[in-house]
Amino acid sequence: MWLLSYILPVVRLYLVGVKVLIYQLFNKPFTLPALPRRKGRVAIVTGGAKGLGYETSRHLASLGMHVIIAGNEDEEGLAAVKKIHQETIQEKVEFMYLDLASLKSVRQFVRRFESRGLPLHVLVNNAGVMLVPEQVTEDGFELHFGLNYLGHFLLTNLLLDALKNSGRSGSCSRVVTVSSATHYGGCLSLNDLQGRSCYSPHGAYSQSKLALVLLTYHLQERLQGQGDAVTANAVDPGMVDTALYEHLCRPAQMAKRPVAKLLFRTPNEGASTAIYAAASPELEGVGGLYLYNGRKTESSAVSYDKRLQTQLWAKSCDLVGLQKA
Ligand SMILES: NC(=O)c1ccc[n+]([C@@H]2O[C@H](COP(=O)([O-])OP(=O)(O)OC[C@H]3O[C@@H](n4cnc5c(N)ncnc54)[C@H](O)[C@@H]3O)[C@@H](O)[C@H]2O)c1
Repeated sequence: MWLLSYILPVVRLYLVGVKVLIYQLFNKPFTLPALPRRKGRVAIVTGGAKGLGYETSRHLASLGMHVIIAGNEDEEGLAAVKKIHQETIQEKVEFMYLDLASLKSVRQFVRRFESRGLPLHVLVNNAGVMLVPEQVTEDGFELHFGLNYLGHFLLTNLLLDALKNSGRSGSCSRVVTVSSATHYGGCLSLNDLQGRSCYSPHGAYSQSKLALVLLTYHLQERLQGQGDAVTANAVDPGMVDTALYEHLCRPAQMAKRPVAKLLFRTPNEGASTAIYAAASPELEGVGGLYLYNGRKTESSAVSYDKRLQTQLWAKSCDLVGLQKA
């Protein structure tokens, strides 16, 4: 029984991976249309120092946005800022420390951001880890769940007022959350969000990415219900050659290298859907979508379960100590 609970998520994750690779073999990557200048707009990109986040930050900066790279590695963050400065000649790119595996750090980050008195037009929830060995966050949450999902849940909630105050009808603020095709193989058990009954890194990663889609849909419904000028969309970058795969086991690493060369997207290609969701005029006022390769796509059936969305939201509020209202 234990073996089955461990192996099933592995099989599901690899099957999803194969499906994505077949799609990528036969379909061209999404080409970003020319986007309008966005001078005066402010964006926060979590994990914006490398991989998809870096490409997203660079592109938003090239549109004239003030980009704040939020990450947990100072040196890498400052190097990314320097590189973007050189490439885009955009002065308004900066790094701010944020460790999503610490709720205290998330709260400190938001306080520091608020003390600046800046508006906030775009929040890209991009940072993430995949298939890390079993470990917990500072607050005792399973790492995939705590960092990929719960850290972003708290961050988004604490930044909502800034997003609402900066959005206008015809120029909504945007929350863009980076999920993954692995969410299709994800299961979410509200009674065992930490995977304590049987831990599987594959199951934990897929669950965290499913939780982000559930969060996006519920958030969009709440924002729409309150008439706020903020939209929320989830994006799926496809399979992209980044450091995210560093925790694959050795045989999988060896198999991945040649496959990645042939079939994976580049970080620039992979980031295009997130950039599109963050800045495209076509998506003005449009929320509640799962976007893949630049297009609206059906997410998994369970992600549309409104009861589950509401229950997860309530449970997440409890876990991070937020009021449920
Ligand atoms: N690469 C892919 O094939 C792929 C596929 C689907 C989804 N994604 C998602 O895309 C997002 C970006 O991943 P990537 O491929 O660029 O990987 P990456 O490893 O290159 O980047 C991950 C980023 O997250 C940051 N990060 C990690 N732990 C953090 C913490 N505790 N606090 C703050 N930031 C932290 C890292 O510093 C890094 O900047 C992730 O959410 C990932 O799940 C990637």
